[in-house]
Amino acid sequence: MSISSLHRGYQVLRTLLHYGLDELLAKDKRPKLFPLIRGCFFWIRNQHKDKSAAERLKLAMQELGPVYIKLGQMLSTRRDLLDDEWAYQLAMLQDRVPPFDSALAREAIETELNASIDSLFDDFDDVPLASASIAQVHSATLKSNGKAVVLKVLRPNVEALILADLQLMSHCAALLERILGDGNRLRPAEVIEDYRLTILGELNLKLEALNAIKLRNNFLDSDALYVPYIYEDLSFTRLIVMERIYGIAVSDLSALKAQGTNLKLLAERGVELFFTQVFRDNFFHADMHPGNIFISRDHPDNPYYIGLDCGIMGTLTDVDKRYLAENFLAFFNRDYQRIAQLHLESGWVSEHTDIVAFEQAIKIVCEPMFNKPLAEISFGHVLLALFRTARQFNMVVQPQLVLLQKTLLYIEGLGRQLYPQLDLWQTAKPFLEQWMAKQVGPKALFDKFKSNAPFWAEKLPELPELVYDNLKLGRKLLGTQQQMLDKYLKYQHKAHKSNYLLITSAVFVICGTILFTQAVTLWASLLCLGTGAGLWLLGWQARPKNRKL
Ligand SMILES: Nc1ncnc2c1ncn2[C@@H]1O[C@H](COP(=O)(O)OP(=O)(O)OP(=O)(O)O)[C@@H](O)[C@H]1O
Repeated sequence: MSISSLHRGYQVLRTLLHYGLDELLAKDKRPKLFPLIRGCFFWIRNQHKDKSAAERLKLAMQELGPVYIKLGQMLSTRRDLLDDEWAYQLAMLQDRVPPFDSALAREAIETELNASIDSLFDDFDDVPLASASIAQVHSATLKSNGKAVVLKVLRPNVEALILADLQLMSHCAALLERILGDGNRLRPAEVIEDYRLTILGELNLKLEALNAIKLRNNFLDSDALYVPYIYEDLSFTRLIVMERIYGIAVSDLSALKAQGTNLKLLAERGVELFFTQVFRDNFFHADMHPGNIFISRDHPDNPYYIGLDCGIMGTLTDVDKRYLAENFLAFFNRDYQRIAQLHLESGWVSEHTDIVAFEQAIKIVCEPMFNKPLAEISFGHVLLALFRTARQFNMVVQPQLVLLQKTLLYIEGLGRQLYPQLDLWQTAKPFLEQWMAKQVGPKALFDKFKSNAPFWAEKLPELPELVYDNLKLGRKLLGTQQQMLDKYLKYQHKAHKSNYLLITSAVFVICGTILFTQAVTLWASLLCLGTGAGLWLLGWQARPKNRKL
């Protein structure tokens, strides 16, 4: 561990003790060295006894800075791991970071562009539009076409800071995992690994640019989502240049109402958008926090979403998608046996799972959800309940499924906030049913054939040759088999001959011995014994030597 890691470790420990978070570790779980470590920090006392533990954790993370704030925000969405009070407190963490010096921003931008800002842009604003933990956003006008753009640039040295914090977090998580032992619900190592992948993805702005281009292309003709144009040749690992948008923040409900936005349509479009991204495109925006979603200002009667920050995108395998859709449909049909079977078939839970017990457990958590009207049942909560149950049956929930569940929960929450009467089931059901119909039945078969058509078209001219080659190969194989059979028969024949001679020799030897003991003529006895020995020698010589065919 480097000096800077040790120093950071000291800062983290001091902050945790200052907020009395050592009390969270149950007395019987504390490592042996704990009293010694605590004694070294005897002057640090819990100054926040009046606050709940969840609130103290939030304050500690806020104090520890951006990397911990982001971790807290991510944790707040893991309702499968945290109780409501903890999730609620962590969700309140604000990623408000003071901007960094614009001279540094200019320097970083020019290094990436390998050109001066003034040669490419007019009106570069030194006061950032926004400043977050990882990047800072400045506005400007592109000289070449006069269009308003924004430049998103990574904070200087942010990678090193994040890597150092991640290293420390991994050590702590491993230690905590050992202390808590098997069967703990928090799974610190898994959470940190999940976080590591997420945050490292956000550090590569080129990847974010490519994701944004793909999402934009998927929704080019859409009434529901707009993704700003990316200037790909001006985008690099530490810089993105993109079209500037002027939407209303989705959390600004009063501004949306003031312009007369059709909130019902907007809420429904949100749910539709999610299902389109997951099931049609298999590419969904998985970082849907309010700072990344804006609403159009023009045509408030026909509003659309504007999506920013495509750093974290999710994809699912075809199998996962299929089982997901079937799970939802089975849930709304209250077919818990089918849900259990689906988990087994998809390999989400082991084939050795006690299916009856699993079905019962699913029923216990799902059935109470039907106490409220169908319209109010949240798909995100259904998934959450299923994952929680499946975890008890050792299902390791794949990170992409957790991303999906989190996004779904967020989208539904947003929809409800915009339009509290939103009927989730009516909005999502037709979509799922249509998708399922496309997956099974004759049309699906035809579609599959159609999608494989280019492959067959390519292979068709080679078909006669392929058939000929296969027949030739078949004959060759048959020939080889015939040779093996011949060898086997020869071997059997030799083995029989040898056995026959050995048995006959034994008969002669036995007869010779009997004649000798019965005092019959010596010559007869010796003849018998001699013939037996001769036959035995012949049999021994004739035995097959090589047992391999
Ligand atoms: N194309 C744009 N047009 C106008 N404003 C933008 C644009 N892109 C980003 N912004 C502003 O900058 C803010 C931060 O952008 P973005 O979310 O991409 O940065 P970030 O560093 O990834 O932040 P976080 O990690 O907190 O999501 C947005 O909330 C928005 O206010």
